[in-house]
Amino acid sequence: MQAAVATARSSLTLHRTVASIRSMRHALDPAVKIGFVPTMGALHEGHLSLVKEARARNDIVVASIFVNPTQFGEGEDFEQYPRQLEQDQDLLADLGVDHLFAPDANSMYGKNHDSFVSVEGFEDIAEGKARPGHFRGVATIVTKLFNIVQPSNAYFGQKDAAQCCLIQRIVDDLDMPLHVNVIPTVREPDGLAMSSRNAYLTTTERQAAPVVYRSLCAARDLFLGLPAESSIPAAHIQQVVESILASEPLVSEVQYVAIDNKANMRPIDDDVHRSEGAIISLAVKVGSVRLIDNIVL
Ligand SMILES: Nc1ncnc2c1ncn2[C@@H]1O[C@H](COP(=O)(O)OP(=O)(O)OP(=O)(O)O)[C@@H](O)[C@H]1O
Ligand SMILES: CC(C)(CO)[C@@H](O)C(=O)[O-]
Ligand code: BAL
Repeated sequence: MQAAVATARSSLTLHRTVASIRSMRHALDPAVKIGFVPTMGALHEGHLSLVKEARARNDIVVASIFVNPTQFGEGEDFEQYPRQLEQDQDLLADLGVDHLFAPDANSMYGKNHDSFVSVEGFEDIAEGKARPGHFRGVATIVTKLFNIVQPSNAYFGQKDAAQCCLIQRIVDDLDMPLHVNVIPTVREPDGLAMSSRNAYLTTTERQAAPVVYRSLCAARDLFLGLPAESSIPAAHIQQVVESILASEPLVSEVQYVAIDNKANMRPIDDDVHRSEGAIISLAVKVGSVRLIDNIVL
């Protein structure tokens, strides 16, 4: 058992510095297709579904693990965020990942780091307002990672819907030569979206947490039951979600329930047309744990 783990891990090369991953990258033939999966580690089946997709469609797979300080706000969980590099390395090696880039904060943000990437409008959408500065941090680190790894394909989870939209904008606006692939959200059997932060939930909070997805499914079912040419006020959809969340006493805060345009995550203020659809996204606290999720209508 031990030997098998060691053998599997030995096929994965760990890079701790930008120089190291760069020299690997530069030694490759330009025709080699590189699939890249950026993460913050504490890997679960959600992350692994991105890795499997990357493995199936590319010659070389690179994953990164970096808990990026610039995307965490004051009072958020940067210090607490789970870190388990050895265990993550084994999981990635078992799936045939070739290279893991796991730099420390110093390698990514030296003393004189003054350049940041900011995408207009993203501070005004629901997740941007709830986490001021978050998308600037994500845009900056993802741009840096793309510049370092220079992938052909990058893989992100639909669970972070606004993040996917942000990254597609950067790639389009800044003419980056890569394809962004969005992979469906992987859920626990009771519907809870997998997240590294689920580990913070107590047993009773974990039992209550599926209410998040249940509330989204109820709104989706209502929407799908409408006649084909009809529409429904966005506020009505919002109320359905909020009333189900309110029925669970362990939901301590609803930060937002947003009904947005699927293509650009801008709010739909009036009616949602059955033929056009929308995306419902939310952020709630179950106890003190912040969870996000979304569903596409
Ligand atoms: N349940 C999931 N299904 C599919 N992809 C996921 C899932 N959870 C996370 N991802 C994707 O994995 C990548 C890395 O995410 P990240 O490391 O932030 O994990 P996480 O579990 O979402 O953590 P957290 O929600 O606590 O920030 C992102 O592209 C994210 O969208
Ligand atoms: C894309 C990402 C790895 C950037 O730090 C992070 O936001 C995440 O894990 O979703
Ligand atoms: N998956 C988004 C990373 C974060 O919560 O900061």
